[in-house]
Amino acid sequence: MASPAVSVVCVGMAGSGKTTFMQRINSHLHSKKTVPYVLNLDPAVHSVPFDSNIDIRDSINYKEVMKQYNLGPNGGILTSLNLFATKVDQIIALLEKRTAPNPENPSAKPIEHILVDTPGQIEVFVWSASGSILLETLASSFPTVIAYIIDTPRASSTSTFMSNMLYACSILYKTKLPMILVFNKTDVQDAEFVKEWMTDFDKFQEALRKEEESGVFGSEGGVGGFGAGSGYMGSLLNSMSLMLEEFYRHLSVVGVSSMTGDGVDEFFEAVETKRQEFERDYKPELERKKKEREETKANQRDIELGKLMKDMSVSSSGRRERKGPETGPETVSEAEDEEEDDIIKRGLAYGEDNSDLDDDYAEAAADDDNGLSQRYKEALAGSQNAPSDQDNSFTRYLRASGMNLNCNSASELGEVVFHAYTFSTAAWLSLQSVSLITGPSMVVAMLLDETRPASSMEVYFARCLGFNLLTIAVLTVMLTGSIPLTATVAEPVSTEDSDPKAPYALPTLMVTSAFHAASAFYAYTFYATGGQGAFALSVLGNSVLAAIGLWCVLFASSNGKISRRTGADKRTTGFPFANSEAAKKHAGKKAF
Ligand SMILES: Nc1nc2c(ncn2[C@@H]2O[C@H](COP(=O)(O)OP(=O)(O)OP(=O)(O)O)[C@@H](O)[C@H]2O)c(=O)[nH]1
Repeated sequence: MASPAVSVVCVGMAGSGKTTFMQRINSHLHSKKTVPYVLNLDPAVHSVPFDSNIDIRDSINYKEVMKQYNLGPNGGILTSLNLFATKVDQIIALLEKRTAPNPENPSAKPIEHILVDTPGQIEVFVWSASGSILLETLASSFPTVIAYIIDTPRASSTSTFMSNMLYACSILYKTKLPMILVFNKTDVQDAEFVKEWMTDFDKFQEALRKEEESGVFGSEGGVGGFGAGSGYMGSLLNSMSLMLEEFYRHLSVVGVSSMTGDGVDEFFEAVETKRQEFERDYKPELERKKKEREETKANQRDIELGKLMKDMSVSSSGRRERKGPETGPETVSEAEDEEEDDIIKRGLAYGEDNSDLDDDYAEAAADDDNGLSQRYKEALAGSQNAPSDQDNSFTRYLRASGMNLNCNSASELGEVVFHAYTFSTAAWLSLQSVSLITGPSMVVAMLLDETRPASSMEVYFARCLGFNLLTIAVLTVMLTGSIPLTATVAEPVSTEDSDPKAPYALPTLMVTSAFHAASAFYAYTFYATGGQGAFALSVLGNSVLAAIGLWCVLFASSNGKISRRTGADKRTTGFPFANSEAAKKHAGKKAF
């Protein structure tokens, strides 16, 4: 069987040359006809000089993340990585598919290398939860090697070299993955000196001494910074180099020039060595840890299940003693206990396999009293009749229970008022329209200040208005579904937005209510100035209808203010004066 692809994760400080190095090894592999699979995990990079198969930028817009979450550059990268980490399973599945031999084309060379470029902000990747998730998941599927890229010219002094080594050390212990130190930019400065420093302590001592003598660490009170010239820096570097000797032994060191391609072959040799090391040392350790985690999880599950079963048997036997089978719950807590039992039983019936229960608990489950199962069955039967979440609107609930002839009187009232309102609106408008259509001259004469016959234009407009009002009356009953539009609709409609039978019921209700309110106000202004009785009649009719309409919008629609689930009065959190504290509480409960 072909060995699985090795993934090479490039990390390094900003500007160390990760991207250029990625480009170099990518083109090197292409030239060897072993095409790699490339992942770019740097959401902030403007453009990458290589084609990546998976690019974080394809799914996450870093700038948008910064804007939406009000974050700075590092927070933006971190959040983008977090968002990307939620897709890790899909990414691994894709990688596994791509790196597996193609059964349709067995001669095709499977992918041998997965190259991963990471954000320049090294700590954001290495020390973040999402970075760990990505690395751990990758390592659980593929041999994974960390390539730590170091800018060689910038590591040429003993202090910057040591800083880099300490950073590499922290990454090694954080990721617990095999690591290759890639000393990049060897075209500018050869990396032989670092190899010497890492293998020969005396050479490092010598370099340190030279730097001290040449005043690199500054003179006392001079520019060298804290501890400069006091010998503190020298002795610190000295002891650290001694301490890190053990750490150096775990590393492969290569000098590379991403510009010229020098040392790339050596790098891939190191990758192969580290791959073998991963298989030999890291994989068994990873698997041991995985097994340990699974065992802990299984134990924890058994303990929790045990507790659950114990609670169940205790509570059911306790209740048997407390009350007879016929008696219902007497207190709220008793009712809650009963409900809990139902839930537990339901969970066992549908979700849990009893095979791995402790003997005691399995016995308890088998011995479970008939009363409980009876209640469970009853609860189930009840729940089948009860309206589902989807049907949980005021009017639907009303209808559902109405069909069982157990109509809730308050709900019934809502529906009755709703239909009464729509028909009254239609009747009120029709009444006005009939007088306008049949006796336009009379209506016009009634409204004129002077005594003269109505002009033909006035008659025409009065009749038109009559026809318009008649049209609105017909539309009102049709759009609210008070008269079914097709013979196939057997069920009455509700005022619910989602009710497909009358999607315009609620808007119609609102528009006509507003119309009545406006008409009432307008008629009132005329009545107040002219004192004509016809306007008083209009004020009365329109106000009554507007009030009923508003009542229907508030209490008889799916947006009704009485919570159907909790029975709580939502008027305290809604129209007209929102109670923000109650709303917050409500939202908080939802979040949990
Ligand atoms: N002379 C020389 N310059 C290099 C080499 N590798 C990279 N550079 C230069 O170093 C600079 C930074 O290189 P990048 O590849 O962008 O570095 P990076 O680590 O990806 O940078 P960030 O993504 O910002 O973290 C660029 O100007 C490169 O041209 C090299 O081997 N030799």
